[in-house]
Amino acid sequence: MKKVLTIAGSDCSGGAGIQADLKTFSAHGVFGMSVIVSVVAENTSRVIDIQDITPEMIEKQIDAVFEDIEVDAVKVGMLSTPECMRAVAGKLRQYKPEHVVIDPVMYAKNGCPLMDPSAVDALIETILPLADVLTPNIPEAERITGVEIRSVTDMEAAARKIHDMGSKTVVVKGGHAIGNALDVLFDGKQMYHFETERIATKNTHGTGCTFSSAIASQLALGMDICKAVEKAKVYVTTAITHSLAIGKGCGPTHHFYELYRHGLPTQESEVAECR
Ligand SMILES: Nc1ncnc2c1ncn2[C@@H]1O[C@H](COP(=O)(O)OP(=O)(O)OP(=O)(O)O)[C@@H](O)[C@H]1O
Ligand SMILES: Cc1ncc(COP(=O)(O)O)c(N)n1
Repeated sequence: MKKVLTIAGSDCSGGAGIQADLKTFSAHGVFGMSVIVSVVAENTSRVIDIQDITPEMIEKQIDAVFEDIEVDAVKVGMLSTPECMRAVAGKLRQYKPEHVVIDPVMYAKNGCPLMDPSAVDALIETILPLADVLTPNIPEAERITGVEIRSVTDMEAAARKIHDMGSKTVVVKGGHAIGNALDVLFDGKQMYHFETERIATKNTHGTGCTFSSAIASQLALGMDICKAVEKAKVYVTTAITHSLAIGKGCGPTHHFYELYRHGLPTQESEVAECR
């Protein structure tokens, strides 16, 4: 069985973070493991408080996994401070996992910050160059590049710029745009578009976590990056189509194993053909 590790924050309400990652791993039939970087007291409406785990404890968790188990892919999510980033980066450089997918989480869907704004420089210096796939949403891509994104051409320019900053492949996600849900992938050579109709729902808590974990799962299962992103896009679209009206705010995506297994996206995905 393929084994996939998430290094991220815990969302006690179950929709995002470690919890969404582990549900996504299970739906893909891979064995999920988790290193908790921050404990977040949050729900579908708000973030109440964040308690970071110490860098030493983050490192010990990563050691505990890697000294014992062969890891096929790693997904990195919320890293709230430069200290957390340096701890995770050091261990990724030490263990050199084959596939590293990084979701540079900065804010929750409800706008609450999950990363210290002063940590952007550390993110760029220590974390970005470790990504085989970096998956910023539009506001995150703007913060990383310092360039405003108003069009698909701007998304492509941001993807190129982030690639130049050291991430091997970049997917700028269009969940925050208007119109179709269009994601742009740049692998240093070619630009790909992955597009579906926008699903009219407010229940999109955890979409970014779901998407990046699905990419990591597909890489562990042997897909190349373009195919992994194509399949992850179908998975997240399905998970949003069947999202749940749980809680008072933005409800979570749904990870129903049978939906994935039998490939029942009710939305036809218009995903670009990969090589
Ligand atoms: N309403 C929607 N309909 C269809 N696809 C969507 C919708 N919202 C987001 N997506 C897709 O979900 C994936 C995640 O994108 P999004 O931009 O929402 O990530 P994110 O903002 O990082 O998520 P999170 O809020 O969990 O951090 C992308 O593939 C995006 O196109
Ligand atoms: C621990 C944690 N990690 C990531 C997110 C982002 O997901 P979303 O923006 O959908 O709330 C989150 N809310 N909580």
